[in-house]
Amino acid sequence: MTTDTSSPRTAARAVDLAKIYGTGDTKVVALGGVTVEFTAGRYTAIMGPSGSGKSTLMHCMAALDSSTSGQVFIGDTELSELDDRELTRLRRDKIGFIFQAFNLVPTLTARENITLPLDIAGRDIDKDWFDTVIATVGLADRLGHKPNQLSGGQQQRVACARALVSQPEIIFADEPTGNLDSRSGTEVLSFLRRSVREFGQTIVMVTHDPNAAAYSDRVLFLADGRIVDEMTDPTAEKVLERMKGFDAVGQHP
Ligand SMILES: Nc1ncnc2c1ncn2[C@@H]1O[C@H](COP(=O)(O)OP(=O)(O)OP(=O)(O)O)[C@@H](O)[C@H]1O
Repeated sequence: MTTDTSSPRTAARAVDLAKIYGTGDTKVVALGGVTVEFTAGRYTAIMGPSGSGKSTLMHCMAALDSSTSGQVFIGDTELSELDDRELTRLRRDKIGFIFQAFNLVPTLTARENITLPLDIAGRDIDKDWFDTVIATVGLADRLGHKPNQLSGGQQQRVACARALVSQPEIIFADEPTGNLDSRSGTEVLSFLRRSVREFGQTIVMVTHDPNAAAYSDRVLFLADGRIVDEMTDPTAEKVLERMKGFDAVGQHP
């Protein structure tokens, strides 16, 4: 392995990002000025109590929702400088998504689901890379199956392969193991970890599960729309301890 002495690249970042819903009495500050960087080739987990702003942060970063103020950069591109057509292209070309509910197209086979983003973009499929991704997720003998012929874990592995096959700048995963049993969840998390380690993929994952967060390189803790803490090289035990702190605050304000 060669040693890269240059400073690590930033795959995505937010500067003083705010998102406010409603006005007056119904005003909710979902994000209260978040500044954060996601280093390329690293796996970041976002945790925090329900309502702390995790999904809002991810949706604003992934260009699925607009912010009230502040800036989001994917690579060197600032999202607010793009029009709708450019935003669609950025989401398609630079960002991979993995959702809790898999979000596969039911009428398409696993193979067709995986190549769909590339087909829509009119991009060629790199066959070696496709085969590598399929071998990594262990789907070689399931490529002709439709989603309803696959288990939940297999469907989520199809979604992972779909996110990875276009080699996006960054993958955003929103509770990717939330609908899976623990064995399937472990498979998916191991695969995401491998894609960071072996392929240098950048991943940002929202999760409630300390065991899932332990697969990441860094955990960001959100509370009340702000980043209040972070932890590198997390273990499930350390994350659980930190989360208990939030519960205690919630119970004894
Ligand atoms: N469309 C909306 N309109 C009004 N308020 C909203 C909307 N979406 C989110 N919120 C509020 O913004 C805050 C942050 O919500 P968000 O979904 O980002 O939290 P979360 O940490 O992802 O929660 P959970 O863990 O329960 O999914 C919450 O107070 C929520 O009620």
